[in-house]
Order: sequence, then C-alpha cells, then structure tokens
Amino acid sequence: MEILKVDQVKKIYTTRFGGNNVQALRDITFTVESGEYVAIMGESGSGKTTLLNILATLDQPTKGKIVLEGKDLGRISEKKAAKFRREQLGFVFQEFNLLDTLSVKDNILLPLVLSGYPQNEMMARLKPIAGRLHISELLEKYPYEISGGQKQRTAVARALIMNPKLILADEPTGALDSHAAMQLLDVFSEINRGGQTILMVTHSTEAASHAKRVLFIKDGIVYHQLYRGERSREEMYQMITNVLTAIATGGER
Ligand SMILES: Nc1ncnc2c1ncn2[C@@H]1O[C@H](COP(=O)(O)OP(=O)(O)OP(=O)(O)O)[C@@H](O)[C@H]1O
Repeated sequence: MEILKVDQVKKIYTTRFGGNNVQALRDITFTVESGEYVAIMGESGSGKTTLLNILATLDQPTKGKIVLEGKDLGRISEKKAAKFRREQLGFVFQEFNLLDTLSVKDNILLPLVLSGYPQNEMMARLKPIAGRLHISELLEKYPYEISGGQKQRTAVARALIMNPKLILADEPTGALDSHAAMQLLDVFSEINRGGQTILMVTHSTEAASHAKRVLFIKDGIVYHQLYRGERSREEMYQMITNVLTAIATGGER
C-alpha cells in the first residue's frame, strides 16, 4: 500500500526583493510503500533538507503535490498542520532536539501530553517502546546525564510514541560515534521489521546501506535509485559507493 506520494515537486526560494532565486528542487517524484525503509542521499546543497521540510509540512512546494495516506498536504490549513505533524509523523534529527529541562520519560511523553492523552494510556505506550530501545533504566535521567547514543534512542522513542505513519529522520547518525551509530541503525532496522515506515536523509553510506531502497538526488531530481533486494549490506554499500562516485565525477548512472 502506498503511504507517501511526492508528485512533481518543485521548490524555488525567492528572496524578498525578487533578486537571486534559488531552485532547490526541480522535479521530484517518488512514492513510498507502507513498511518501506528508504534513504535519501545527495551532495551538499542538492535539496535534501528542503525536501524533508516540505514533507514535514514546515514548508510548501512552489509546485507539485505531497500526498500522505491519501491526504493532500497542500490542502491542510496552518492550524491543522501542527496536529497533523504530531499525530502522523515522527521526527528524528541529527542533534536529537530533546528538551534539557525534561526527564527522558517526559521528553518521550511530550507528544502525548500535547495531544491530551490520559496518564494510564501514556504509561501503557511508554513501557514497551522504552524496552525496545533499551532505555528503560534511563527514564528518570535528564538528557545532559546520558550519552549521545542514548539521547538519540530517546528521540526515536519520542518519535514512535504517537504511533506515526511515517518516521522522518534527518542525518540521525550524524552526531554519533561509530558504535552508537551502529546501535541506532540496528534500532531502525528493528522498528522497520516491526512494520514502521522510515524515510531517512543521510550522507553516510553505512547508514544508507541499512535501508531497503536508496534515492539519489542530484540537480533537483531523483537521479537514480537502488533497491537492496536480496543483497547483503556489504554489496549494497559497494553499490551506493559506485553511484556516489558516478555522481561526484559526473559519470553515467
Ligand atoms: N531558506 C532558503 N532561502 C534561499 N535558499 C535556500 C534556503 N534554504 C536552502 N536554500 C538553497 O537551496 C539549495 C538546497 O539546500 P538544502 O539545504 O535543501 O540542501 P541539502 O541537500 O540539505 O544540503 P546539506 O547536505 O548541505 O544539508 C541550496 O542551494 C541552498 O543554498
């Protein structure tokens, strides 16, 4: 079942006085099936963050359409967008974006609190998610008392707590050391096996090789895509490296 459709999306940033316009996305079209794990790669400035912001309803495309679970995101009002984001999307950022004044537990529960969930429902959701992410022992601690890897797993728990249709991750391993990055990628693979759809922007070939499909953005379009299929991670890693080299050297796809 198709969960996300990105249809001929174009984004032009206009400066206030109509001066230098920047075309960040020219014509992006792709779909994501429910349960997929998709990585998006592209050189710096290729428009990955722009695309993620549009998917997150934080920005509007200049042209084109985004449909999530049959809902045209261009047609939701500003007012409904925040609720929609909270209920349908889970976010994981490079810099964790946890609130230092809240405990790990309260950080994770925040989306439920904002949506007015009763206490017993909140606790019922918290327990299994904290267990899956191996942070049950950390719930009373504060973000400044835990490691980067633990912070990121807390952020993933917060992203999962609303049971979102789609997890959007922006460079989730970017601020982690290699051990913590591997742990996080294992967690992503595990939650994906559990049926969670994930869309992850990354510069890391290692991270992208965990995904089931990799989209490469170049010159404002989806330039190429790779399906992992039955390939091993090592084979996928090599294939991604080959495409990145072709992109960097302007070679054939
Ligand atoms: N608010 C903005 N106003 C004007 N131009 C912008 C704005 N945001 C991004 N751009 C431009 O749009 C293009 C795409 O930027 P974007 O941040 O989406 O790229 P990216 O692929 O995420 O890069 P990186 O990997 O370095 O984060 C770049 O040329 C950038 O300079």
